[in-house]
Amino acid sequence: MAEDTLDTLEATIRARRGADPTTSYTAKLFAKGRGKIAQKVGEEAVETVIAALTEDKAALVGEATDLMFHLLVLLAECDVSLDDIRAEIRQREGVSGIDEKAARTKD
Ligand SMILES: N=c1c2ncn([C@@H]3O[C@H](COP(=O)(O)OP(=O)(O)OP(=O)(O)O)[C@@H](O)[C@H]3O)c2ncn1[C@@H]1O[C@H](COP(=O)(O)O)[C@@H](O)[C@H]1O
Repeated sequence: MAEDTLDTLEATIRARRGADPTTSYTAKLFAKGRGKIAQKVGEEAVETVIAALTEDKAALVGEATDLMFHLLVLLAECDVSLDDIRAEIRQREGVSGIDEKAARTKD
C-alpha cells in the first residue's frame, strides 16, 4: 500500500530531530525549541487566513502547506503522532458539532 504523503513528511520530520541545524531547516526549528515552533505555527496560520480572505487559491495552497508542515513539526516536538490525530478524528465521526456543543454547554 502506498504511504500517505503526510506519513512520509512526518517520518522525515522525526528523522530530523537531532540532525545538523546548519543543513536542515527542520533541525533548526527543533533546536530553537517548542516556543519558536509554536510561534511559527501561529504565523503560518495567520498567513493562511490572509490568503483565504484575499481569495488567492495558489497562495492559500502554499500557506496551508507551510501551516501543515509547521504543525507536524510542533506535534512531533510534543510527541503527538498523525495516528493520534487520526484516532481523534475517528472518535468524532458521526458526532455533529452542534450536538457536541449542546452537550458541553447544557448546564
Ligand atoms: N515541507 C517542508 C517545508 N514547508 C515549508 N518549509 C520551510 O519553512 C520555512 C517557512 O518560511 P518562512 O518565510 O517563515 O521561513 P524563515 O523566514 O526562513 O523562518 P524564520 O526566520 O522566521 O524562522 C521556509 O524556509 C520553507 O522552506 C519547509 N521545509 C521543509 N519541508 C520538508 O521537510 C523536509 C526536510 O527539510 P530540511 O529539514 O530542511 O532538510 C524537506 O525535504 C521537505 O519535505
